[in-house]
Amino acid sequence: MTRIARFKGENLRLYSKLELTPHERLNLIVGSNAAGKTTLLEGLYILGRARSFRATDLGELAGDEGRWWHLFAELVTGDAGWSDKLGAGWSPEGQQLRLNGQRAKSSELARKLPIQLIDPVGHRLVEDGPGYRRSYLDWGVFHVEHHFFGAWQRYQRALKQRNQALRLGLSDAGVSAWDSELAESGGLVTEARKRHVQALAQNFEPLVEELLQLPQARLEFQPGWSEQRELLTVLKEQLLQHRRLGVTSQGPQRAELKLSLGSQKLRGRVSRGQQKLLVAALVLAQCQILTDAGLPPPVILVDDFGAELSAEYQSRLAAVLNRYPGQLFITAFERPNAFENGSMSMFHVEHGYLTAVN
Ligand SMILES: Nc1ncnc2c1ncn2[C@@H]1O[C@H](COP(=O)(O)OP(=O)(O)OP(=O)(O)O)[C@@H](O)[C@H]1O
Repeated sequence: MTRIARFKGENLRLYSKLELTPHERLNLIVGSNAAGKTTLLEGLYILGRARSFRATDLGELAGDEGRWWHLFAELVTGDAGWSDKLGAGWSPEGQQLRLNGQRAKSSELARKLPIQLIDPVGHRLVEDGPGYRRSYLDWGVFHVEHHFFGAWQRYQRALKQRNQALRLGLSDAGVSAWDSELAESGGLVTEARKRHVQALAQNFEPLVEELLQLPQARLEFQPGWSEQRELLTVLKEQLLQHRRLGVTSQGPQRAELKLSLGSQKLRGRVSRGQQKLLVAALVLAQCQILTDAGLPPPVILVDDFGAELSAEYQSRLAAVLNRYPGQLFITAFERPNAFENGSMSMFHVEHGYLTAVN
């Protein structure tokens, strides 16, 4: 298990200082509106994802003390208690990430701290365009399939070059020079995604049955081009169309993960509360894949636990979270009844001040 043993933040939005020694399993963070609950989760998330789940500009997180902020976490992994120190900071010069005192890339921090979020705006995963579902999917593939990241980077580089060649109106040979690299790296990306969706679908269906009491939840993967054809052939055949559009319009960058119930699409047919539970099912199904692959269970953040959920839905979600083997950080206005039992730590936050509640 990987757990956050210590967490600190400085000048993070409304917190001038934030210090937390979390429980290894369940952490409840309670407080009223605008107290700073989501900000705490945001800080934890940034350490594992190198981005915020609500701000596109990381400078927005700087508090009243100046145009900077810092985050630090100590992670403990496994029974032997291997420890890693993760740092993230922002100033107008840019973002800096650190791992055990050295400058680090976002992918290095991501490997150390797999972290997932269930939040009230998570419904985008169900309702919005394919981009959200692709990045959800790729987060899991990144953690489980170790060659995926390299293949995805190769694909992105070749795609950028091919698109530039299209925009510049280069000759057919100049554009097609990138096709075999795209087909090869795109093939690796797609095979890894397919394996992941197969495992996801198996975990997702029983979770939807338990959380929503709806049978036959399905996940279907579409690779981003007609499945019956080789990507290399499609690129050659569609060259004229790509020239017209000025962009490569087929390939893994257009992949889609379709959610359905039996033969019916989910989109537009489920309530907000159901959407939230579907997001929880997607997140938990994916975390289970990492655990089944022998990786530590990801840290799960749940923002505004009770939002959109009736008492019945809350107790179903709590039952699933209570048996989750990893560390949880859950925010709520008040301690949810569904978490009455078991060992946990509770923290109260008020206007950027955090205190442990005994
Ligand atoms: N850069 C910043 N500097 C100072 N304060 C900020 C900054 N960004 C946001 N805040 C303040 O932080 C508060 C919001 O904090 P946060 O979203 O963490 O609250 P919350 O407890 O999750 O609230 P809610 O339950 O209403 O969602 C607001 O009062 C906002 O004005």
